[in-house]
Amino acid sequence: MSDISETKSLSSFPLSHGGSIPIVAYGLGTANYKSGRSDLDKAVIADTKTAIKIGFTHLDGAEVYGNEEELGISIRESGIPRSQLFVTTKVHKSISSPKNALTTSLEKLGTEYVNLYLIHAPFWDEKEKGITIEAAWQEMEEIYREGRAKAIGVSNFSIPELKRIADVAKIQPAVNQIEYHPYLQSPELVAYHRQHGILTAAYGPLVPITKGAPGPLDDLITNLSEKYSKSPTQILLRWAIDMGAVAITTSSKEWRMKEALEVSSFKLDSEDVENIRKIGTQKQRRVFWTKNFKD
Ligand SMILES: NC(=O)c1ccc[n+]([C@@H]2O[C@H](COP(=O)([O-])OP(=O)(O)OC[C@H]3O[C@@H](n4cnc5c(N)ncnc54)[C@H](O)[C@@H]3O)[C@@H](O)[C@H]2O)c1
Ligand SMILES: OCCc1c[nH]c2ccccc12
Repeated sequence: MSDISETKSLSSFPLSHGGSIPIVAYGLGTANYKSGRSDLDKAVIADTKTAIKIGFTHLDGAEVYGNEEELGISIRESGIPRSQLFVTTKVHKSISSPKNALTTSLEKLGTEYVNLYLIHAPFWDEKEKGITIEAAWQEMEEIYREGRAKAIGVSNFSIPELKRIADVAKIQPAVNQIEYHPYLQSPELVAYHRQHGILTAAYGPLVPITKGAPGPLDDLITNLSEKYSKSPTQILLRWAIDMGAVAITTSSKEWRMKEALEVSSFKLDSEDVENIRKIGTQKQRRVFWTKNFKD
């Protein structure tokens, strides 16, 4: 993770594969995903265009969210040059061939490259899909060499799975996107990231005030909200960033999108970051992929 003292007023973190990644992302995966429909989802396009219009430059998509076409349309109709946006997508269903999967994703997105391509999760049957984690990573490296992804990484990987990649990799993952918030701090995994130059990207950063509420942090978050004149949402997004992680959030409401973007303009004092960390350890809550993780 990046040095906590360096995050003040930074709007992006450096990536080990070059370039940088904006510290707040708009996600197309929880509120926005499209299931079993072939027509375009106009609401997703409208929301994503709003997100880009008000200032989100980092867009977090995935093959399985079913809305890469909508994301592509939103980008083109936003009028913001592609070069000013940071677009992520992920492979999961089509893990048998990440290279073919990316070809399809790029067609849907209507773009020649993604800024970040991720293996969405390590949870697949290697016999059934005909590919191991090691072989999938070697294809990801080819994608990086081709320039079709400016950076490559993983999501939902634990240390043993990261080690399987490290054992064969010529290019180490730039990012591991994980559920990360005060009630799921995974300290050993995050320390491994730091040691190996892997940036943590945090999804579910608001769990302590959404599915994880009520909890031991409730009073502290209220107090800090008063101290900084910032909303509980902003305190939690900023905590993830001040711990050195990219915060991935979402909403269809414009005022919530603005609230999220405003976190670039303040920073928590280090003792408040530490207090949230310490009190957060009193509760453990995983919201996503609960059937797959063994903990
Ligand atoms: N890689 C993965 O496996 C994976 C898994 C989950 C999510 N993601 C990505 O992360 C993105 C964001 O995920 P998330 O939905 O968990 O993010 P999040 O934790 O930021 O939660 C967002 C939700 O919280 C609501 N919210 C905001 N402030 C609130 C408040 N004060 N009280 C109550 N509700 C409030 C928002 O309206 C929105 O519905 C997804 O869209 C997706 O792109 C990735
Ligand atoms: O990445 C968010 C979690 C997730 C995994 N697979 C999905 C399919 C649709 C919507 C969300 C998800």
